[in-house]
Amino acid sequence: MSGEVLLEADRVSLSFGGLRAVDEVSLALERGMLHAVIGTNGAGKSTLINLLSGELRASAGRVSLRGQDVTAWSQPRRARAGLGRSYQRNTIFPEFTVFENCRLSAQARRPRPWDWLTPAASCPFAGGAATRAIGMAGLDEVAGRPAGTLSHGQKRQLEIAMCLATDPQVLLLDEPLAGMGAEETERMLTLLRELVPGHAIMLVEHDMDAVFRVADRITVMVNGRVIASDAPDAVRANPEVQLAYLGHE
Ligand SMILES: Nc1ncnc2c1ncn2[C@@H]1O[C@H](COP(=O)(O)OP(=O)(O)OP(=O)(O)O)[C@@H](O)[C@H]1O
Repeated sequence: MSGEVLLEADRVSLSFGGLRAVDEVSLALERGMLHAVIGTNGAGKSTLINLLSGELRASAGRVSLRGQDVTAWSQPRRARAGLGRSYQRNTIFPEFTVFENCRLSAQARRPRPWDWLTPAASCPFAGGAATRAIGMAGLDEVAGRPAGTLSHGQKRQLEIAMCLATDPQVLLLDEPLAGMGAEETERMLTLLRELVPGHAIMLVEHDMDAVFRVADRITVMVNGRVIASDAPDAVRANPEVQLAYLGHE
C-alpha cells in the first residue's frame, strides 16, 4: 500500500565522545516515496543510516519497522525483517559473477545461519531471488560476467541488485551516485524511480542536482540535527537551508 510508513525514527541520537553526531532526529520512510537526506560533510547522514540499519545502536530514541520497535535489534535481524542497505564502500566479490554475487546476498537473508553451509548452487530460492534482482536492476545482459569486469556505474547497480536480492521493503542507499558520469547517473536515477513503487527508499547523496530531481521529500541535516524536512521545492525555498547548507540566502 503506497503511503504506508515502513520505517520510522523517533528522536534518535548518538554521540561519539563529546560529539553529538545524530541529535534527536525523527523521520518516516513511506512505501512509494523516495526520501533524500542531505547535509554538509560530517552532518551525520551516514551515522543516521547506520542507526536505522542496526549497524549502530541509538543511545536515545526509537526505531520502528512496520510499527514494531526494532531499536535493540541487530543489523542481520533488521535485514531479515525487510530492511536493505547499500554501502559507500564496494562490497562485491570481483571474481564472482553478477549472478553469484546476488545469489550470495539472497542466501544471507535466510533466517537460519547454518544455511551458509549449503552450497549456493543447490539453493533454488536464492537463485530465483538473484535472477529477479538482476532483472529489476537492469543487469540481465551482464549476469554471467565476473563482477570485477563491470564499469563503475554497473558495479553500483550491482550493489543495488545485491540489496534487492534480499527482498527488502525498505532500501537505505548511501551515495549510490558517487563517482558516476552523467550517463551512469541518469541510468541510476531511472532505476531508483522504477524501484519507488513498492519500496520505501532513503537516499543519502551529495549530488544536489540529482537529489532535487529524483526525491519526493528531502530532509536537511546540519551538525546532527534536522533543520528542514519537506517537498523539494519547499526545501529549496527555505531560508535556513539556503543559509546553512547552500551557503547563501
Ligand atoms: N566511528 C566514529 N567515531 C568517532 N566519530 C565519528 C565516527 N563516525 C562518524 N564520526 C563523526 O560524526 C560526525 C558525523 O559523521 P557522518 O559520517 O555521519 O557524517 P556524514 O554526514 O555522513 O558525512 P559525509 O557526507 O562526509 O559522509 C562527523 O563529525 C564524524 O567525524
